[in-house]
Amino acid sequence: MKTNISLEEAQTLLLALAKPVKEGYVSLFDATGRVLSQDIQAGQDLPPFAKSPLDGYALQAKDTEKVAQLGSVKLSVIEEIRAGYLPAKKVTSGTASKVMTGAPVPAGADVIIKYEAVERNGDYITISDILNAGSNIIQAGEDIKKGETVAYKNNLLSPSLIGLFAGIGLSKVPVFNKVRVAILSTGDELLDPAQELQPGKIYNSNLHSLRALCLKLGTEPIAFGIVADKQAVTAERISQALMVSDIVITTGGASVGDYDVVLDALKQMAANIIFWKVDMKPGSPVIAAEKNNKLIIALSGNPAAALITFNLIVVPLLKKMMGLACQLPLRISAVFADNFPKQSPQRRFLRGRIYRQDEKNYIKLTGEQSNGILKSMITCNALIDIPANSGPLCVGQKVSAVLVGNIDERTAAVLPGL
Ligand SMILES: Nc1nc2c(c(=O)[nH]1)N[C@H]1C(S)=C(S)[C@@H](COP(=O)(O)OP(=O)(O)OC[C@H]3O[C@@H](n4cnc5c(N)ncnc54)[C@H](O)[C@@H]3O)O[C@H]1N2
Ligand code: MOO
Repeated sequence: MKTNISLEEAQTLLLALAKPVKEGYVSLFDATGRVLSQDIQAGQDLPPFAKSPLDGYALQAKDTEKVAQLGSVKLSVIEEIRAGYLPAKKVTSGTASKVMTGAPVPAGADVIIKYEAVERNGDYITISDILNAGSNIIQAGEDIKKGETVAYKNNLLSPSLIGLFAGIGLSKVPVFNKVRVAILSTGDELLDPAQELQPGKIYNSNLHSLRALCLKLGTEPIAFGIVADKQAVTAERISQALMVSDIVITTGGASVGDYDVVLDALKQMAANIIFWKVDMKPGSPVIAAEKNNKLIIALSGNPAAALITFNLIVVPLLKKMMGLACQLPLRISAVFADNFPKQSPQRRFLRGRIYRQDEKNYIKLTGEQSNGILKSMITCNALIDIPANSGPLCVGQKVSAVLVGNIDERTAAVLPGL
């Protein structure tokens, strides 16, 4: 078992072990946020036929050449074509068909002129412009050609991609299954928020914050309840969780205390312990283990430490299991717009908020930084990575941060205390 390894080594070790989950098909209605498990080729052109981009008249461009000598030409209107209906007649020299936006271009016509550019009198139109063949026609396959690869395995299904699939008539999409994440909270002190608070007890916040993160990521969290600080019971619950999930996450009991039983419970289960403790603060007591080709990650019970290590260690793993190609969080450099007076003998992640001002990235601390403080996670969108053996940080210093949320130009102005 490795111990006190760097965050990067922990990420690399686990990403090498994590495998994408099995594949299936979902309807477009359920595809948002899922990940493609195969490349997709278009089975048809988009649009499937040449169509009009305008409400106007379809005609032959060569008929308008006479405008040069005559000043205008007169054409007879032979039919009206609406979107969704086929033309009945062929456009020949001297004729035009009225077309609505989205209507198929009738055979024989090679140009469309908009209503506003013609004069209509009874069954005739008068045109005073010389038109070029091919203009104002949306050709079949202009957007997508039949056989073209429109999306690739490991692509996240975005709203626009889902719309495009609908456009080419794809109603079922090959995707990786949802990753089932069992979340187990260890600790004799824990109660569910629906229970009445008892002396010496606290509410289980980790289950709810981690479950919410799993949902946001597009995985399927399974709330596996609270387990007492007893080795045998913990081992049994983890084993049960493994049977119904793809990965098990526990919080609490991962450190060196007399009732921190998770490491021993994993040993009792004969799980292969990959590492214990990552060289960072907060969240150092992380245990990673493997059993039956499934990973078990035990995080610190401290609410902020659990969230930070979940973001830095578990989220990349889940992304790999979901089938996503990019797993590690984005790093960004910013100007520190705050003061942090403490020394950092150990590598430290500070909760901050990156914001944009005058086309530069700035970052401020989001509040109190101790490992149990959850409040400063609420507005945190980036974790400032302070190397080991750093001194105090002051305003204007350049820092590197790991993005865990979105950057907003207006954040500094709208968040109280920032
Ligand atoms: N002698 C030492 N003691 C501790 C060390 C150390 O190195 N030597 N490390 C400290 C650090 S750092 C951390 S972090 C904690 C981590 O301990 P555990 O992972 O065993 O977590 P617990 O002790 O079970 O819980 C820590 C803290 O968080 C509360 N908690 C636990 N679960 C939840 C939950 N689901 N929801 C809300 N809050 C929870 C728990 O009551 C404790 O207050 O160890 C230090 N000790
Ligand atoms: O691992 Mo603890 O949360 O570092 O402080």
